[in-house]
Amino acid sequence: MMVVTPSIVEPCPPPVLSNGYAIWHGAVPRAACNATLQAIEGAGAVDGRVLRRGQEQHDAAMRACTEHCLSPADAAAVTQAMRAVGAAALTAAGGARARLDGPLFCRYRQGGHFRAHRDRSHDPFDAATVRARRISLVCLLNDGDDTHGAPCFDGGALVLYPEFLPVNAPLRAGSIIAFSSDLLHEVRPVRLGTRYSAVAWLYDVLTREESHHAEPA
Ligand SMILES: O=C(O)CCC(=O)C(=O)O
Ligand SMILES: [Fe+2]
Repeated sequence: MMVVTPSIVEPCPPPVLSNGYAIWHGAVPRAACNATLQAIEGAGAVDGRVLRRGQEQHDAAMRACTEHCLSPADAAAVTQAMRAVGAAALTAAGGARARLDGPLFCRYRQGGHFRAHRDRSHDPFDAATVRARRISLVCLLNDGDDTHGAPCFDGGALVLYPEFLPVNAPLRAGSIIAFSSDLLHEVRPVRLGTRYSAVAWLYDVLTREESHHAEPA
């Protein structure tokens, strides 16, 4: 079995998720990004969905992209990098026990977007894992630069909305951003080309005692 060791170019994470987010550049090498987006192209696609009252729905006005299921081998490079970054982000955020949900691989073609939303749900109808999301992780797999042989795109910025000023996340191919799952964010429409990304979420795992106390009386 192929073992992929993620190279984290900035191994020392910021001590806190400043402004609610932190970015690790070069978390996935460009060659691995290219191989992953080729695997996305070769994998089956379903229209991106949004969760409403426990139901997954297709709503192209809200989210226009496709989701792709990769084999564990094809997903390995991104999965391992997300685990490593997720562990560092969790420590920085002061979290203790969490599990990783994902990654989910997404393709945004021209016009593709995901309107402003929060990844964590507070709706009791939604799955417990979505209500317990603590940290969102996004790995960008390509960018505006085609000199490395990858397809490039224009537009498609990931914009975060912390309390005051919106932030245009300065991501490059292979960057992983970690941010609070309660933070409002959006993917702006792709103007040209195709944007590839992977998303995953760290969700809180309650201890036996905590889940006992969380049970309704
Ligand atoms: O691809 C991205 O930059 C983020 C996508 C996103 O916000 C999501 O899938 O929840
Ligand atoms: Fe999101």
